[in-house]
Amino acid sequence: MTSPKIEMHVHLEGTIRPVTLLEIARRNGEALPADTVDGLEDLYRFTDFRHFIDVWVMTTNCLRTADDFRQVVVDYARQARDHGAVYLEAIFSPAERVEAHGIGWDEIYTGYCEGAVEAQERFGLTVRFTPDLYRGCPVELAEKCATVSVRYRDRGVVGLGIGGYELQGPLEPYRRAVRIAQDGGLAFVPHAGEAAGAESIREAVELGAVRLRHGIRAVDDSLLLAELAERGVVLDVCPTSNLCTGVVERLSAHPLPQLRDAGVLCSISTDDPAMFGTDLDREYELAERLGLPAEDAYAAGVAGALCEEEVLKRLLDMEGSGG
Ligand SMILES: O=c1[nH]cnc2c1ncn2[C@@H]1O[C@H](CO)[C@@H](O)[C@H]1O
Repeated sequence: MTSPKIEMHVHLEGTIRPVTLLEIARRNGEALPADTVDGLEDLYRFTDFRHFIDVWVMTTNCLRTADDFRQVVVDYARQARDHGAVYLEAIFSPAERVEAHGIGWDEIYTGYCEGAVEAQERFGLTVRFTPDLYRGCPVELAEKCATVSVRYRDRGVVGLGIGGYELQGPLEPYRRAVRIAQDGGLAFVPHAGEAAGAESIREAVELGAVRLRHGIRAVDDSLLLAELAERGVVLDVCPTSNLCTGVVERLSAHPLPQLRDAGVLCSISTDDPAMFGTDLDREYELAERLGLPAEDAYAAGVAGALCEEEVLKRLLDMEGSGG
């Protein structure tokens, strides 16, 4: 039995195994840059962060129907459950789908939300969502995305994030979108401090980020590090992802030990497990090697989770029983 785990940072589009992605692409008449499993796996050998984002957008554009989105949640929930997951806060990126293919917002949100209901019924795994905007996203599209996300609050959407190529530009243009989400009861959970440094993290915190996706570059600034620790801002750390996108050179250079020593709470996740060839057990294992025990990763998950009280209470009870 693997220990209970919480995963806070997983892009659902990045959980689709090559064989399933090919099947979905065929079903939807979409062309992929490779049409074999080996070909896709070659494509997943990323040269750097920019290359990773380009491939990510290209491949995930094959998703089209509510049933595709539902299937993606259910497939991953099954895998995550097998690795001990008891709670997932999953990311999906609706704006790219709407922009590239004119797919309806409700098609996307309904599909994902139905997947969460099915995951709960079939696997007893609770899934909540934090949709992502992307840096460079047209401002109006971002604001629309925030508005739709708020509408799905009672169906499992708990936050709004932003991802993409971090060096592309600041978060400032999205201030209003973030405000719409916050006013509607959603938390702001952006990517920051992954490919860019401490300034990017400061900007995110100033906009009200309650948790950070990655955030590892906080180690470059000791004042910021102390502030994150004091405010209890949880970082969702993904060791293999950082190596695959080249933002950390090798495991022994990973900043996790410094973050932990500074008292910053770190949860552990896979990010895009199919693209990075990893799973939740493996990430928890790497974290242990870097000096972060599974119990601490779980506790950081509980501290940062955005779900309702009732679910949180269940997660806390499991912590007491060895989580
Ligand atoms: O590790 C990651 N960092 C940043 N963005 C990511 C990552 N994984 C997936 N995305 C997704 O890539 C899209 C690019 O426009 C964004 O929607 C973001 O959510």
